[in-house]
Amino acid sequence: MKTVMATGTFDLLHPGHGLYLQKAKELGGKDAKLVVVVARDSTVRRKKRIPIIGEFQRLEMIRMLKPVDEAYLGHPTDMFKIVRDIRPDIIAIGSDQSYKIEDLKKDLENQKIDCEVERVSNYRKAELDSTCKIIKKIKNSDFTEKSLKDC
Ligand SMILES: Cc1cc2nc3c(=O)[nH]c(=O)nc-3n(C[C@H](O)[C@H](O)[C@H](O)COP(=O)(O)O)c2cc1C
Ligand SMILES: Nc1ncnc2c1ncn2[C@@H]1O[C@H](COP(=O)(O)OP(=O)(O)OP(=O)(O)O)[C@@H](O)[C@H]1O
Repeated sequence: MKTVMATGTFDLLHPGHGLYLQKAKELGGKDAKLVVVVARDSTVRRKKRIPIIGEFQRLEMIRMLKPVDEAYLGHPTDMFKIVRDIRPDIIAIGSDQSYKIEDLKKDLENQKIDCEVERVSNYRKAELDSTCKIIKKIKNSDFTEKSLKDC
């Protein structure tokens, strides 16, 4: 049984996240185990923006998704600590994640971690296919008093 590790922020979940997790698990073949590493708030602040949903609620949601067998918060500073703990056979990089596969392989080699790195090629295109687009839509929406009444 192969263990596949998937990573990401997963702030404001959308079906693209589900597709990535589904396809990541498929990389491990039949009976694969999918372990997801959810980025820490501190990492997201450093790399992207202030997350809307905090790390514990993002983790809670990921644990509820069908393809996910296990999920953990990452380390605040050492991204290889969790890789050593999980000992995956494959790390699945999403189609729009900026990591360069060859660089990551070299880093893992330097850390003496024996593991494959593969990119998931599937991307779900839609009006709201990223967290960023959801945030922009809310920001630019002309909400009437009526639509906000119960919020
Ligand atoms: C192999 C690997 C290990 C990672 N480990 C951690 C970690 O321990 N802690 C963390 O906060 N982020 C970790 N990350 C980074 C985040 O999961 C995420 O990639 C980063 O915040 C950028 O967000 P995005 O990939 O969703 O665009 C890791 C990423 C990779 C590829
Ligand atoms: N539409 C999509 N189709 C397939 N995979 C996706 C899609 N959106 C995100 N992913 C993958 O899901 C994982 C987590 O992504 P992340 O949480 O950064 O989502 P995002 O919606 O792209 O966020 P942002 O808009 O802030 O970049 C990454 O591996 C990413 O490649």
